[in-house]
Amino acid sequence: MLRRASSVPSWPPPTAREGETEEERKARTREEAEAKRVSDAIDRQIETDRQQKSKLSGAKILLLGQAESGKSTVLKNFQLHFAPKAFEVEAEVWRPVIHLNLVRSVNFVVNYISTRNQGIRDAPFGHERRASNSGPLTADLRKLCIRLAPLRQVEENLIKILSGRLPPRSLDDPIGRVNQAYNPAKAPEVSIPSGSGWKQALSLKRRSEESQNTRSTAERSEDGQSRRILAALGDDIAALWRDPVVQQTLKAAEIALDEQPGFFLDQVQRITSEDYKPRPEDVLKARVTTIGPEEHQIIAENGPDNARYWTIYDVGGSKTAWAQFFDDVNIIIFLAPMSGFNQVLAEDESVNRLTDSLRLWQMICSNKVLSNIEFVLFLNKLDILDSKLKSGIQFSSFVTSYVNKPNETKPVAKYLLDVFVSIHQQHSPKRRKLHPHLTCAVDTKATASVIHRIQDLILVKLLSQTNIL
Ligand SMILES: Nc1nc2c(ncn2[C@@H]2O[C@H](COP(=O)(O)OP(=O)(O)OP(=O)(O)O)[C@@H](O)[C@H]2O)c(=O)[nH]1
Ligand SMILES: [Mg+2]
Repeated sequence: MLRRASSVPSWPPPTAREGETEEERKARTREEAEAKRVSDAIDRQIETDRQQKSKLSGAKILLLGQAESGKSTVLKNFQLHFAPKAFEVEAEVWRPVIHLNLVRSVNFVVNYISTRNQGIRDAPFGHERRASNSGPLTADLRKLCIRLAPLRQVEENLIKILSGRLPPRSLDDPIGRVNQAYNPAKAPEVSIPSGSGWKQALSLKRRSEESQNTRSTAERSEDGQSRRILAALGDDIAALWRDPVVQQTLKAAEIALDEQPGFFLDQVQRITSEDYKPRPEDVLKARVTTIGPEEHQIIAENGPDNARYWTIYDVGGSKTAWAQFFDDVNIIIFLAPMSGFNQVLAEDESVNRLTDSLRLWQMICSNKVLSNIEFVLFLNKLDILDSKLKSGIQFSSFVTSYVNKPNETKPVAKYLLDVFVSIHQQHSPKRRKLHPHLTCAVDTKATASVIHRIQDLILVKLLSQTNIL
């Protein structure tokens, strides 16, 4: 949405000035004509935006759920489902994020194994974990770590490309979080303000650079240099990840990087190749924290006219910004990651993630303003729940009410479903339908069939709202 910038010259322009020379008058006239041209262009754009917005009054969906529950991933699924061509075009914009996710993982591992003899903080549920006593690094591993050192600079370059500036040193700044000391038991997180802001900025910049060929040599060389370094270090990164000492050290410390957001270490060769083009599944897995509410509009490339316009609000994990969207949506999709049963919140380590999800769910269900809105519940991260249970983690150790039942995915998921459904029944101000799904949001195929059902549901709602049904 375009807004008038304060730097745009005012219109109408001031009247003729006394004592003005002919030269000055001509220059002023030229400036005034330019000011009018800019002003008219802005007016036209504002009007186009307004018309576009009023056209986009189709389906409105609000995505809710705790941080890292998968809201933005579901949004990407909607974009891929309804506008696959636009999604493919935009995929390139995700490349630096995917590279940053990868590089952060590598730097995390290098840092961790280099300092692994220190005690580890951040142990969940009060158990202090210790690094393994697998002895000093082997000579090969030490050499590998030295060769991978340039990735520190690559990390900084990528952050600079994504944020348009160097990573700040302040921890209060959202970007600053990427610069914090590595937390030895936590995911290497990428945090760049405003999920759509950076994307728009980057794709607009790319488009204007393509049309005007104005990209600065410094930036081009920074981007090219990062890609070259990554391509040159692809084998070393793969070797680091394969190294038995690395695997053993992480396992002993119960750090499962492959279950954490933005994990790409299993795809190193493809992702580090110089001509790498992100696939849809890479984009789905790419992790950027959403900061603040975002409004995304999707125009379906195919399908019926009455289901062309979709507005999706992705609010980020911060609960304070949610209420402003409550009275303006057709449906709420609430996401609860089932894999959170043995995790704690990043912002408060005394709170279990599943407990937090249940609390949020109860809060949303009991909200009177939402009493006429139907909910779609995504019990998400089914795949991670499955791999955790298969690795031997006992669900009943964390959820003590789960007694005498098998430690298997199906019964555990069913148990969680029952708990969420019963909270909905007990706390809704009046009876309403709930549409629950067990989901894996990074599985585009499975999610597409869920989106189909949501589409049907919303169509019925929209038609009934316009009294056609
Ligand atoms: N394996 C797996 N990963 C998932 C699933 N859903 C989401 N993810 C990943 O989990 C991470 C977090 O997902 P996001 O969609 O960014 O979470 P969010 O709710 O938008 O988080 P905030 O923006 O911080 O509120 C991303 O790296 C996703 O790729 C899932 O079902 N399975
Ligand atoms: Mg998000």
